[in-house]
Amino acid sequence: MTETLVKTKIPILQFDSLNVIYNEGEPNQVHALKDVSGEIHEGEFISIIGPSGCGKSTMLHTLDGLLQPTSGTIFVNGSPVHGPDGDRAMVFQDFALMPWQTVYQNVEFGLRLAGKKGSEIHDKVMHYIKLVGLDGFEQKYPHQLSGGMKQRVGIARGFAVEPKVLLMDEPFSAIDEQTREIMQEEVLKIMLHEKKTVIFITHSIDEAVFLSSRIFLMSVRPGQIVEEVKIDIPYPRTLETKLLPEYQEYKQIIWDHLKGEVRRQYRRGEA
Ligand SMILES: Nc1ncnc2c1ncn2[C@@H]1O[C@H](COP(=O)(O)OP(=O)(O)OP(=O)(O)O)[C@@H](O)[C@H]1O
Repeated sequence: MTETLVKTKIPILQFDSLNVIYNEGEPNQVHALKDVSGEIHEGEFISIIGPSGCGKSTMLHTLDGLLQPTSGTIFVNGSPVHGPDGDRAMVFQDFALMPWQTVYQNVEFGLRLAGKKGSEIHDKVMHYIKLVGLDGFEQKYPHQLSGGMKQRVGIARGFAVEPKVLLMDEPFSAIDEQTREIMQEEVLKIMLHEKKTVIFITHSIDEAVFLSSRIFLMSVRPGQIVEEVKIDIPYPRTLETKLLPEYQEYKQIIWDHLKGEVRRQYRRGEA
């Protein structure tokens, strides 16, 4: 593990016995998260992997503060929090762009909210637009962009506010394979150089092993973290990392877990 991943004493994010029950007490009640606890330290890259519908997005939204848990507590730097703040920013699966605003305005939005002004805003907006390969598209509107480009705007917007913790819900799912690999490397670069902490949902085992310092494996619903797998491969990682025997072993561990959980889902008639 590199120096940036050396653990500090107080976790940047800690969550204790989180439960999320949708429509509690109603016939359509769904127990989405059950007694989920964990600690995330500065500089970690955490991926969450689990079968479809197990509560991954619910967990991310809860950790961001967008969703209030039915019970349990979230701590940022040791203090309990009860809603969103500037320390955590979310990159959504469905982009969540404002269609009436240009690429530039979408990326600048969070910075204005944070009270930033003038050239500081401009420099940051342009830096992150360039980083995701969208320079030249600043004045375009979302409807003029492909799905992959829209997703890159969403990623630039998340990065631009420079949060301590970036929460990403399948951020690369709409991006073509080539851009996806570039974005994976870019996210890792940012994480290592700027000591960012990332929590990341993906359905791709390969992506999770490539990016993560630790992977949370979730059970079928009600979602629980049933195992944490530390990926002990040093950063920076390159395409050659994928040729290491341990890389393949990690992939097999994750795959065996997922297969087991999906089988459980089938047996319960939910898949
Ligand atoms: N607002 C809501 N109201 C009621 N039920 C919900 C709500 N949001 C999610 N659910 C249910 O909670 C469970 C967990 O959903 P969630 O989206 O967190 O799972 P997920 O693991 O992210 O799914 P996927 O892998 O398909 O993206 C699912 O059964 C889902 O139908």
